This record gives sequence, structure tokens and C-alpha cells, in this order.
Amino acid sequence: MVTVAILGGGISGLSAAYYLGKLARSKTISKVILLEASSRLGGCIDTVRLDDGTIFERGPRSIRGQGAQGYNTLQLAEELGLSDHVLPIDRSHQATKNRFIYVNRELCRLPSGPGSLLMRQPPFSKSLVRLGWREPFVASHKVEDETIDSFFRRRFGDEIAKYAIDPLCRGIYSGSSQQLSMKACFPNLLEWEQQYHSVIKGALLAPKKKAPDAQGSRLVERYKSEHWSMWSLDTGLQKLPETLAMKLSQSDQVDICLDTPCTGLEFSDTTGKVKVKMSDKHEEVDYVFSALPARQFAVLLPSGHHQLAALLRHNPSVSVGVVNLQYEGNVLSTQGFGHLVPSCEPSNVLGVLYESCIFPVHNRPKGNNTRITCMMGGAWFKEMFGEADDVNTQEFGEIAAESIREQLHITKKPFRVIAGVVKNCIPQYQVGHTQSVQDMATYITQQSLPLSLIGASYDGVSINDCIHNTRLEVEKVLPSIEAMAH
Ligand SMILES: Cc1cc2nc3c(=O)[nH]c(=O)nc-3n(C[C@H](O)[C@H](O)[C@H](O)COP(=O)(O)OP(=O)(O)OC[C@H]3O[C@@H](n4cnc5c(N)ncnc54)[C@H](O)[C@@H]3O)c2cc1C
Ligand SMILES: C=Cc1c2[nH]c(c1C)Cc1[nH]c(c(CCC(=O)O)c1C)Cc1[nH]c(c(C)c1CCC(=O)O)Cc1[nH]c(c(C)c1C=C)C2
Repeated sequence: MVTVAILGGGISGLSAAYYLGKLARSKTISKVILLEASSRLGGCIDTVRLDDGTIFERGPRSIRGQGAQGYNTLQLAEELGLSDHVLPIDRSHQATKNRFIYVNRELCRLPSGPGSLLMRQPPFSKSLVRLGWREPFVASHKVEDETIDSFFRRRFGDEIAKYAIDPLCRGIYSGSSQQLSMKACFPNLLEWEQQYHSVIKGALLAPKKKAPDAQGSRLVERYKSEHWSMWSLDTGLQKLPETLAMKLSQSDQVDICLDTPCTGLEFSDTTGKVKVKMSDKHEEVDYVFSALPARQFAVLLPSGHHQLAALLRHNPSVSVGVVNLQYEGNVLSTQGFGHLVPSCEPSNVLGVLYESCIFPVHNRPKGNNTRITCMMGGAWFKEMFGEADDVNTQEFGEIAAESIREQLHITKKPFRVIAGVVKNCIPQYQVGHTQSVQDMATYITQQSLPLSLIGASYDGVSINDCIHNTRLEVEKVLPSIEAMAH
């Protein structure tokens, strides 16, 4: 009988336990222990549910439906019985179409849809078509990897790099386009440059990916027929890890241990087993899935594996100040998903989400009120606010309220402000990241370590990526885990 340990109770760790239970042949895995350091499951997914019915997200708020990864999460939601709890947003919704950047004290709508590519919209000096038409004629470079900023500057010019790509990197990674890796974050575009000598030509000529299979999922069919773009859940995204945990706790094989940090690992050459250390005890298991942020996993490795530890330390993770604000009345004059602030602007804020517009059912049910979330820090956290452990979160609330007053012209005072810091929450895939991940895999194979690395640190930070990559990894290693039973 085989025993497995999963380190980390975020969405990746929980998905690993779920797919092991779903895909393993009956009774081959006798026990799965999932260790979570904190007193809560879900990791970055963190919904605040207030007594008056208001729902705020401190972490992710929406999941995209597109592609194999998006379909997989919808399928998971359906398997968990969450179909009737899904809050969809369709492609014609304001939150899909209206995304803004705040430049020169103005909110500027980002182009969406083919028509808007032809129009000049501030802050751009020309239409995106006129800014980008030369790209197919720009000489291509054979580079292994480079920063996102350098790629877009050389192919599309400064304006696109500054006003489209820089804020995009802030709105997904809380990161700097001058540090993030093109190969890790936008691999297709880099490939198109190599293969077609142009991103635009690649977009037009590359064979279109076959539409993924809906796998018989009714929720995926609804996504397609109702033209959804993204979705959440009626009581917030936390319901996803909560329901996963509930489902897992119905199994005799799974043991979820909260407040139980893993403090170290030891790999035995003789038995092939792994000693999983906790503060006051240990467990011997046959296989380990680490769903921890890479740098936090690095410190758990025994000293003999310093080469793997060094690779795991390649990327930093950044902290994000998250401030949820609630106002009486409908104070938002601009409807949309939110706005991002490019790094060239003199603002402490990365972006502002117009939560009431995205998911109005999460508003306080009685009365007219507005919810807004402000995010700050990220790759600039230290230079703006100092060490994440030392910040005064009240100051964050004040900065957020002031930025909202200035950027959205909301002069009313919020009646509720919830400010906090989500520490080291988004990994920054720096140049060379893809190679590091490959080197980690090679090391694990060469050393025959009974270990899988899953989670946001490796191959995509979105919830979709975390769940889908975990599923692929479980499918890949399950035969060898099952073979240990004999
Ligand atoms: C502010 C914010 C907004 C986001 N918005 C979106 C969005 O809109 N859409 C989207 O798709 N994605 C979004 N993301 C990204 C997404 O939420 C995360 O990448 C994803 O949830 C990471 O999941 P994970 O399980 O890999 O890691 P985590 O959620 O970080 O989980 C790791 C877990 O390991 C635990 N742990 C740490 N050390 C130990 C130890 N020694 N022993 C045991 N346990 C340990 C931690 O307590 C944690 O619970 C957002 C992220 C943030 C921070
Ligand atoms: C300002 C900080 C952040 C905002 N959202 C995130 C951060 C760090 C995190 C985040 N947002 C998205 C993802 C998932 C990406 C995916 O592949 O699914 C993550 C990790 C979704 C997203 N949000 C914005 C964009 C352009 C995307 C990409 C996918 C999509 O097009 O839907 C824009 C955006 N993010 C934030 C704001 C204020 C904002 C405004 C336009 C906040």
C-alpha cells in the first residue's frame, strides 16, 4: 500500500488530493496526508464574508473559462456540485469589455475588439494598428529568453511597452515587465518571432489550436453557448477550496492536517521512502507532492540537495497590499472591470477593481452600496512601503481611499475599509525561469526522487493553470506511484 504526502493546502495541494482520489486505481493509495501550515485551506484564495452579507475577495476574484485549462476548472466545479453556484460574466458585459489604465490623471479605456484597434485612443499617440504595423518588418532575434519589456519595445515600440504591456504585467503578476521572462509568461509570442519572424504573422499563420474537448461537461457547454468570459461563485471563490476539502474529508484515505507546517524532508536511499517532518512528529511516505511556493519548499530540502534548492530559489515572490473598500450608494461613475496604473505614473497603486460592477450580487444585499478593491506594492512593495512584515495596514487603507478619490473622483468616505498584506503571494518568473524549471525536473529524475513540484511557482499563476498542471502531473506520475504498491 502506498502513502502520499501533499505539502500545502492551497488550490494546487487540494487539487492534487482530489485528482489522486479520482484517478488512482481503487485501494492502491492507502493514505494521503495533506499538511497545511495555516489554520485555513485555500492559500491565496481568500474570501471575506461579512455579517451583513457583503463579500470581498482578498485574493483572486474571477476565473477565465477559455481553453483546456479553463474547461478543466469548469469541469471540476461541476464534479464538485457547484454548477448552480457559478456566477458567470458574459463577453458583452461591461466587466469584460471595459478595462482602463490611469495615465496623466485620466482613465483611458484599453482597446477591446478589432474595431478599437483602428481608432486612436489616449494615451496612445496613434491607433494600435498604426503603432504596430511595422512589427512584421522588424528583424527577429534568436534569443533564448529576455524580459517582456525588451521584447515588446524592440518589436512594437515604447508606447505599447509602456501603456499596454507594463500595466498588463502589473494586473496579472503584480510584477515588472522589466524583470519578468518573456519565455515563461508569453511563450507563444516568443515562438512566433522565432518561427514566423513576427508576432503578427504568427498570430495570423500559426495553426489554430484545436478547440479543447468539453469532456461531456454541461457547465462547459453553458460557457460556450452563453458566451461567458469569466466566472466566480455565489459565496466567493473560497467556496471552491471549501467544497474540495469537504469532498476530500468524505474519503477515509485523506487526512487534512491544518496548523501543521512541514518543517523538513529526508529522502532515504535505502528504503526509497521520504521522512516528512513536522514540528513534533514525522511521517514516512512513499511519495511527496510539494504545492508550496518554491522558495518555501527550498528550505525544507536536506543539505545534500543544495543544487535543487538553488534552482527553487531562482524567483522571488512579491507581496501585495489589498484594500477592500465599501461606500454607501452607487458611487462608481465608470463601469468596467477596473483600472491599472502603469509603473511610469506617480502612484502607489497597481490597480483598482470595480467589484460592484463585476459581481454585484456580492454587494451588501440591503441598500445601495459600492465595493472597490485597491491593490498595491507587488514588485515595488519594498521601495514603496518597506518590509511586508513591518507595514502599518491602516496606512494602506488611507492610501487606497485617497487614490480612489483622485483616480475615480469618489469624494465620499468609505464606511468600511479592510486592509491587509498578502505576503509573498505571486511568484515572479524571471528571465531564465523556464530553464530552471526544466533543470529541476532533470534533477528530480536523475536523483530518482519520489517528488512532484506543483503550484503557482512553476508553470502559470492562474487558478486554471494551478489546477490543470496539477492534474497533468498526477496523471503523469500516478503509474509509478501505483507501481510502488507491488
Ligand atoms: C491578490 C491576488 C489576486 C489574484 N487574482 C487572480 C485571479 O483573479 N484569477 C486567477 O486565476 N488567479 C489569481 N491569482 C493567482 C492565484 O490565486 C494563485 O496563483 C493560486 O491560488 C496559487 O495557488 P497554490 O495552491 O499554488 O499556492 P498558494 O495558494 O500559495 O498555497 C500554498 C499553501 O502552502 C501553505 N504552506 C506554506 N508553507 C508551508 C509549509 N511549510 N507546510 C505546509 N503548508 C505550507 C500556505 O499556507 C498555503 O496555504 C491571484 C493571486 C493573488 C495573490
Ligand atoms: C493589480 C494587481 C492584480 C490584479 N489582478 C491580479 C493582480 C496581481 C492577479 C490576476 N489577475 C488575473 C489573473 C489570472 C490570469 C489568467 O491567465 O487567467 C491573475 C493571476 C486576471 C486578469 N486581470 C487583468 C487581466 C488583463 C487579466 C488577464 C486575463 C484576462 O484578460 O481576464 C486586469 C486587471 N487585474 C487587476 C486589475 C485592477 C485589472 C484591471 C484592468 C488586479
